[in-house]
Amino acid sequence: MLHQENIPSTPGKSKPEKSHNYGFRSKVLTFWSFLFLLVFLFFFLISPSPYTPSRRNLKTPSSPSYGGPQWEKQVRKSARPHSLSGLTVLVTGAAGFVGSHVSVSLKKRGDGVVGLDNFNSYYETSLKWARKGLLERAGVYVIDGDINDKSLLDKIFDVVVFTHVMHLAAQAGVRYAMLNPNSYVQSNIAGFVNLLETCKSSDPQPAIVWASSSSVYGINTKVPFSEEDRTDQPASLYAATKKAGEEIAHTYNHIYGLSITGLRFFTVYGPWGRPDMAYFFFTRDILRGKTISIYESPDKGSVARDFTYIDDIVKGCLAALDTAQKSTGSGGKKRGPAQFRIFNLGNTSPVPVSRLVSLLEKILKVKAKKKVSPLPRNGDVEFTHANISLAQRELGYKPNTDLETGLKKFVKWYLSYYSDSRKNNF
Ligand SMILES: O=C(O)[C@H]1O[C@H](OP(=O)(O)OP(=O)(O)OC[C@H]2O[C@@H](n3ccc(=O)[nH]c3=O)[C@H](O)[C@@H]2O)[C@H](O)[C@@H](O)[C@@H]1O
Repeated sequence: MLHQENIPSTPGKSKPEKSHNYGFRSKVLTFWSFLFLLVFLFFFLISPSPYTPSRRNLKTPSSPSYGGPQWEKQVRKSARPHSLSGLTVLVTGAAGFVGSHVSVSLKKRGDGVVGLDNFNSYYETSLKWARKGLLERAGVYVIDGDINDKSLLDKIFDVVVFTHVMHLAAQAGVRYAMLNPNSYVQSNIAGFVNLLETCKSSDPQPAIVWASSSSVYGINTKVPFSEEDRTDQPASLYAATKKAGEEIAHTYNHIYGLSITGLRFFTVYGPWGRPDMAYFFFTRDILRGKTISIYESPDKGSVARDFTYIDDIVKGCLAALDTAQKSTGSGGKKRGPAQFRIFNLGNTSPVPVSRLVSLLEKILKVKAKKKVSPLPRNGDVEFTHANISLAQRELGYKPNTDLETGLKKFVKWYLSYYSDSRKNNF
């Protein structure tokens, strides 16, 4: 029946009805298309441009957010040292914890500094942008870009002749490696190789100082850890990528004559620190009345770290830059053997995590809600302890901040930063 009703009995009869239906339908269609277009235009107009902060993390390494005479002028100005003997340093990871401190210290003593950072969202990006603000006030321009972006690196090296590269950009954190293993490979291996490729091809080649990690000692039990100890038993993918970085660095030193110094940092802490680290989120959780987990080793012993204060680390980084010899190659060719060094930068006095917590309770004047839990199998090692005699001898490195003094400075910064952040709506 239905079928029959839809078939016109005679062409003449059905024609006007059909044309009426089509006319009505096409009006409806035009109306909805117009409405759709309006809605589309509205969202297009109100959506932020690719370079506004809310889209920062969607940026791909190839986004051309750099270049142009104004950009080059800013980069050159930032790179200019204030004395004849001043260094010209590219600091990667400049908006990071160690990177921001090192950049400001270099600039303060008259070196030229250009920062590079991809502002990724591994932890709160507002903290990275706040550090960038700090750097800008100190006269350091930070380029928003990725070490995996080869054309960006080439461009930066075209604009500035760097005497040194302080490579601190990395995917940090031991435990996160189980959640996002690829980010470690991407930053700590692929990104590092990309940077070394640019450095080796440049003429003159810069000397490179970069951040390795105490985690390369892995499940080593011989204490204190010294640079000659074995580092072939990493306990986490993070450690494995840092160890790979050390081997890769050796290759570039060997083949291309790049002067390379690796620094094994031991649990660096302090103001402007990283919110993913235990001392930082313990402080936050204690203040919020949240329970914190204190890990213990399988034999019920306390897990311990050779916590090292940021100012001591910065002195070690600057000393490494100052004592770095020139690379011997140029334009991708080795002209002679070049310096290759690895140093521990620790504090030489391991502190159990339980002691870290009691110090925080004392400084914050708040009792922590705590539970003791077994060290999870997530890459954490039971303890770290640096032998720093090599760094002492070669770099004049001498840490002089004990954990209590350093934590007081951290807590002072933390309270002021987060009360200001709330005011400024961070
Ligand atoms: O020294 C290093 O090379 C490394 O130092 C830190 O790694 P880690 O020493 O594990 O620092 P935290 O994550 O802050 O942990 C400190 C201690 O607190 C313990 N912890 C952590 C988290 C937690 O909930 N409870 C707890 O007891 C850990 O097992 C560890 O013993 C950094 O996160 C790494 O990026 C760096 O390379």
